[in-house]
Amino acid sequence: MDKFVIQGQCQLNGNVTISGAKNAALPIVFATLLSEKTVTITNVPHLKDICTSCEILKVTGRTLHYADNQLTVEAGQASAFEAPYDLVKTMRASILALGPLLARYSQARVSLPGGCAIGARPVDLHIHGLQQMGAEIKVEDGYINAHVNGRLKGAHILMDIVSVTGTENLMMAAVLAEGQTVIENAAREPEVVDLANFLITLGAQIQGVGTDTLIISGVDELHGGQYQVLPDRIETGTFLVAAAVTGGYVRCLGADPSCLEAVILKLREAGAQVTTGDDWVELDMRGRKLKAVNIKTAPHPAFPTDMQAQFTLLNVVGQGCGRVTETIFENRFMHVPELIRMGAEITLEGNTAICHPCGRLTGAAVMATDLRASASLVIAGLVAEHETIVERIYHIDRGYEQIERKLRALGATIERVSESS
Ligand SMILES: CC(=O)N[C@H]1[C@@H](OP(=O)(O)OP(=O)(O)OC[C@H]2O[C@@H](n3ccc(=O)[nH]c3=O)[C@H](O)[C@@H]2O)O[C@H](CO)[C@@H](O)[C@@H]1O
Ligand SMILES: C=C(OP(=O)(O)O)C(=O)O
Repeated sequence: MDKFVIQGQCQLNGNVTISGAKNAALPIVFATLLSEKTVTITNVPHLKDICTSCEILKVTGRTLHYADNQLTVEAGQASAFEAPYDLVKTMRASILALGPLLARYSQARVSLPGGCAIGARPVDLHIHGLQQMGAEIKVEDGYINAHVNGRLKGAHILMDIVSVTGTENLMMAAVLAEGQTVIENAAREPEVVDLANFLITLGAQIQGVGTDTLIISGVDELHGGQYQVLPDRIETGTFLVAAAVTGGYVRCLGADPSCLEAVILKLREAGAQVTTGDDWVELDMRGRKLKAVNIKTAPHPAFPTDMQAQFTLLNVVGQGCGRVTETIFENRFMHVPELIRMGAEITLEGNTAICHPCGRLTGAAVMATDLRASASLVIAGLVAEHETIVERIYHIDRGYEQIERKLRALGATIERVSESS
């Protein structure tokens, strides 16, 4: 298992190029199953989760070429309709194989994703929506076994909770269903919009993109095409926070600031100078005082839960007291005890972390527990006095492309150490 060794008290300065969004690329990769023609996707980040998705596509019989952030899925039929446990257990998003396989091949066998560090994360809304579209689904032996006679049928689906991958799964299924599907209370995250735009590029008929009501008219088949994945807003936000807490400056190139409104608003409230262009965003903290802010996570366009851990750290470093309320996942404060080990003063009250000013952080050996928690610990290591060792960084490799190379280019001293070395 690899770990990061980080020397603290650095100030980040410079430019960083933002990668394609993991959470957009994942559903898009699975959506290629809906087409039998060749599909090329560009700006695909080279991440563990993307490689796992490619493995799942290969299990179904597809041929893939993946190099230089470009993925080509060759024209052809799938020959197996399964996402096996060995692959699914490493990545919850493999549930996204369910909708496309069922819609295109009338059958699917997808291992149930397990719970994870941030919460139970059930998939009942995915299953219920597909049942409404005529699928027969049995959950047995840890697998979701689904089939439908002929095609799925359009349905009126009201989602109880706003679910990102739930909306994506049902939208993908509806694209090839017979008739019209309406998804109400749909997620409006930019990654859902990107998936919809990808499907439209291949000939899908989707109205209401970017709103909470999606109207999808099923088509007989999708054609091939080429599509570029949108920039990763969470990676962008993570680098902006890193510059803010180290009192530095960063310009994120190839970014999309229009997806980051809630985050940029909070960074400005925290005292940062943030400037944006069409495809870049920069943050300058030099000579400015960082202040703690109150945040509350909620579905887009509100503050994203995937930026919560990074802002918890910002509050620890900033002046004053900041309250961080997590409303999406029931167990997303695993970074808190680790930050406390580095000297942070945080009290947990239910789903709120109250961050008190701590004066200074000191380096320690800490454990990464999930993707964004890992990011907050790495940034904490950049700020803290002395050396920080972040263990179990396989979590961070799920979501940040070449993070240590990018941080080093901004002036950080960070080494990846393999257990064997
Ligand atoms: C691959 C991907 O895109 N991951 C993102 C996606 O995860 P994911 O799509 O898994 O998260 P959801 O939006 O589905 O989860 C929102 C809430 O709904 C609950 N829920 C969800 C589905 C369901 O069937 N039943 C149910 O109760 C979840 O437990 C959670 O409390 O959105 C999350 C919320 O923005 C982000 O943190 C993740 O980074
Ligand atoms: C929670 C996340 O991802 P996933 O849904 O893939 O676990 C994330 O990207 O922060």
